[in-house]
Amino acid sequence: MSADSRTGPPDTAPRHRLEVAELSKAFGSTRALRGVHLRIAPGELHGLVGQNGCGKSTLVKILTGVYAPDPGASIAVDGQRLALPVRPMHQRAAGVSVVHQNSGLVDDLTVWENVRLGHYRAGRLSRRINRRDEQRATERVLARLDRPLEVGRKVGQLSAEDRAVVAIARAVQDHRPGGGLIVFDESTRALGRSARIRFFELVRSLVDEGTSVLLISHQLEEVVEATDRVTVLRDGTVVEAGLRTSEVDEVSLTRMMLGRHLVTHGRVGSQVKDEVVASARGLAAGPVTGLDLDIRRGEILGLTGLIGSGFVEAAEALAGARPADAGTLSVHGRDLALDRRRGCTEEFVDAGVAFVPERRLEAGVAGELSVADNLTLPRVRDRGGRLRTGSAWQFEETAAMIAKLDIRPPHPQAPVHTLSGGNQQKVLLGKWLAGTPNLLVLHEPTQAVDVGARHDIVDAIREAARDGCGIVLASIDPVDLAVLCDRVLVFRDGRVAKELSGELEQDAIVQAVFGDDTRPQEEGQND
Ligand SMILES: Nc1ncnc2c1ncn2[C@@H]1O[C@H](COP(=O)(O)OP(=O)(O)OP(=O)(O)O)[C@@H](O)[C@H]1O
Repeated sequence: MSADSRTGPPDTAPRHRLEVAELSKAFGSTRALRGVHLRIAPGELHGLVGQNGCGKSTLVKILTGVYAPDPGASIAVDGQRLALPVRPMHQRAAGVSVVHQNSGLVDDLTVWENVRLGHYRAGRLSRRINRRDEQRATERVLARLDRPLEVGRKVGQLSAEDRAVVAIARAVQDHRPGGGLIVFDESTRALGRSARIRFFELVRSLVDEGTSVLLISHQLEEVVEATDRVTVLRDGTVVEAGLRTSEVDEVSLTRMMLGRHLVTHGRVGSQVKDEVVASARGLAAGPVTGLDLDIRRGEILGLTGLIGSGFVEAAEALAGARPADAGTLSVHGRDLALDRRRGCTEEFVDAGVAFVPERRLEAGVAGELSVADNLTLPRVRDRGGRLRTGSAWQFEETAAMIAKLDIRPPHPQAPVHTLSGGNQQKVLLGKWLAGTPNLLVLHEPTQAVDVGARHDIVDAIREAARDGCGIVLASIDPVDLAVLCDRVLVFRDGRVAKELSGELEQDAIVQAVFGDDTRPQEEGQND
């Protein structure tokens, strides 16, 4: 590290890989962080948990120099203070790297291009990048991780697990073995069960060498299982610092995060009515062919399977979000074409079909618009005046949904892009729930939300079913499926391989997806 990247005298014997003190950050009247202290030892896997909007991503963005902290903060790595705001070159020199929520990879580039992006070494005379050298550098870092990959493959073709390996390779390439700190900011959320197990094996091997890891996650189970210590944030302040994880469990962590005890959800009695609200015939999309489905009013129908089995494609086609190859959908007596040539999104909206996608930022919310505009957008055409859209109904709907889903901060006029990831997810869900659609298709609705928000979302989905909505829930999360669904269809190779109904148990769902009667998982498959 260059001398100018540090200020103040170095400590004699640094005990902490990372030491953050008095870290505060305000955005206007929102105080995202208030006097935060965080200490991480060398070779420690440290968890950071807290409700949506409590300041976790803001802390990471200060570590990487995206935001300047308020005056008075200090950040030291291996006992050496970093000049603030952090400059990316100093962050890298100190061995701090971040794997973001979406892993920050470019699908159209190859493995080696993704790993080396921003690290290319140009020839001294020619100033050209030597492709072979860059590929070798990538192979070396993958070999260090003991995860050889074909470096010439496009990242968009890789499984979620292999993408995670590429993101980790990119993060650790500057670290000397055993040094540095990697921050994983909600990076495990798209990983299935076995990919997650292998991800943690890899992380543990890095930590055993001496590298430190900060794991930010809403999956309290993995935090309790994988980390050595955990720090809990609430409303921008540290409420518990560096607790030994062996001394906590999910229930106590939840209480620390929320400041209250959460009564866990059990199943509720079925609310399924006789009337079929939506029926699909001959649906073909991606690997799915010839799928027939009936969904009743009040029914919550789960679709699950390994990624690539077709359950995501089926859900997206049912919602009109993906043009199918063939098929029709009849919703509350209205016939819609699902295929590419004839389908039209407006017809789906008119028929009362709503979709909450997994990739909410790309496909779900309008970031520049306010919370109120986003929440009420689907109903503006019918309820808005000719010259004015804003009115009492918008105000009432927005206030009700902010309260129902505990959207934070509770400001109707805040642009949605200033909300934390989990709160954006709530806005997207609230936008469709407020209108009581005939058919509501949800893809991973509780992904990236905290344990309290998950509770609110489960309640809101049940309420929509009680109001007569037919719901399709596409998910790899056995907890959501077991708690919410009346029926679960398990997909394999584009077909429904199993139907589960009645008292649904998480283990039975996992077993049906991965179990003995499932063919062995193929190399590179994204589970
Ligand atoms: N650029 C910004 N402008 C205004 N407010 C912001 C901005 N970025 C974050 N905030 C606010 O700061 C607070 C902390 O947000 P942050 O994204 O750090 O939360 P988080 O703990 O990472 O949440 P999540 O778990 O949902 O990702 C929130 O109230 C958020 O609305």
